[in-house]
Amino acid sequence: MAERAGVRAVLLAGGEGRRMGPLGEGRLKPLVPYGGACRLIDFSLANARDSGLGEVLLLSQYEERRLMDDLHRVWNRDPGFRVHFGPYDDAYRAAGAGLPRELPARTWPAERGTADALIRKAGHVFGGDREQVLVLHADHVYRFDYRPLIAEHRASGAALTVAYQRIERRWVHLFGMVRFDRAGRLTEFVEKPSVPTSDLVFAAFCVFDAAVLHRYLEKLDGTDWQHDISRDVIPAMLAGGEDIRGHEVAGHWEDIGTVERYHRAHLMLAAGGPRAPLPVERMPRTVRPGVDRGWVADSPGVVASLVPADLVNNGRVEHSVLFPGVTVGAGARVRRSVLLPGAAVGPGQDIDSAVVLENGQVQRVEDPAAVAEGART
Ligand SMILES: Nc1ncnc2c1ncn2[C@@H]1O[C@H](COP(=O)(O)OP(=O)(O)O[C@H]2O[C@H](CO)[C@@H](O)[C@H](O)[C@H]2O)[C@@H](O)[C@H]1O
Repeated sequence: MAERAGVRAVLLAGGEGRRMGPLGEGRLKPLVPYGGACRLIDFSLANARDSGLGEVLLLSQYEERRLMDDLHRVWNRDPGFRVHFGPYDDAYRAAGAGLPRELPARTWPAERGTADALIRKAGHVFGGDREQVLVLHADHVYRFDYRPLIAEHRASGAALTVAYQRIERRWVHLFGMVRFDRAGRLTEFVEKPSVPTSDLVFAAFCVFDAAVLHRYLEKLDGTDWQHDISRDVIPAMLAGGEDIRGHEVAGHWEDIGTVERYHRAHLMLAAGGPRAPLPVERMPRTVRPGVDRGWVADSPGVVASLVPADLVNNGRVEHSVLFPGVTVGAGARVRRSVLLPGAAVGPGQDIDSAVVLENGQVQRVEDPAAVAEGART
């Protein structure tokens, strides 16, 4: 543990979920329920906790109060791990197990991007003489032990080590594209390239040498910049000749940016087997804790689906993921769909390729690739 005392883990959780349609409306993207068990933000938090990092600094500029109250209730009970709320942390500490009645007034300008969030809260990010800053995101589904990444970063002496993944070339334009030379040094970084020339993308989590990051942020702050780690900080470091290395993410890693990707990830989860290496069963149950879940492959009325133990099923469920508290009415049929906590499907209703929200609203998902994959199982 002592050897990792110098790492400040920072979680960027400013998401509004605008690209998720009704699924994102009125809800914070980091709190979107996932896999019948947890919320999107819980993956990075569970990874940090399980990597022995005792604390994660939360950076958020959107409905912070709601997010912090929720995370405090769920995550700050564990004595070995806590989410630090930056300028609001004292208020939460003073409230103990409860929630603070009032929070201190905001005294800093609104942050405009990932890099801006780091510099506006520099006191919290760089205070305490941290050697490294580990940057994490709140909308990525993956299980990952950060310890080998941090150890590799330290051993190489690099200024920055970026996690990357190999994906199909046709999707690279949605990400930050990376290229390395034979010695493993980053040679090119292009955010959302129009014509990708590599299959490798930045998985958005990375570990910086704290002093180098601070220096570049101070240099960029006040210039005509886009306030972004990928668009400004990494290119500036590359141009400045810094040693930047990569660490390949071997297991499943997914950016849940749109409802189509959300739906698709759930169909893979329902399919099980090697195509669904998403270990949600080891995730904390932060959605309706206390309700048992279970994989049900084939049972009366359920085919190849992840369904909760409290499911009331009077119809048929196929290739779907259902959260706790779901009711499926008599003669109803649910196929290739995700049903959020408490969703009710009426008698005789036919749901196909959709996300059904808590209030029963059906959001159809037009993603032929996902439908085809779901059908193959
Ligand atoms: N001020 C702030 N405070 C707290 N949180 C904030 C914030 N500003 C932004 N964030 C959060 O940081 C994340 C960054 O999202 P962006 O939409 O800027 O990048 P995108 O996900 O497209 O690409 C990024 O992620 C993909 C991988 O998914 C990379 O390949 C790519 O290079 C990278 O830019 C979002 O979750 C957002 O909510």
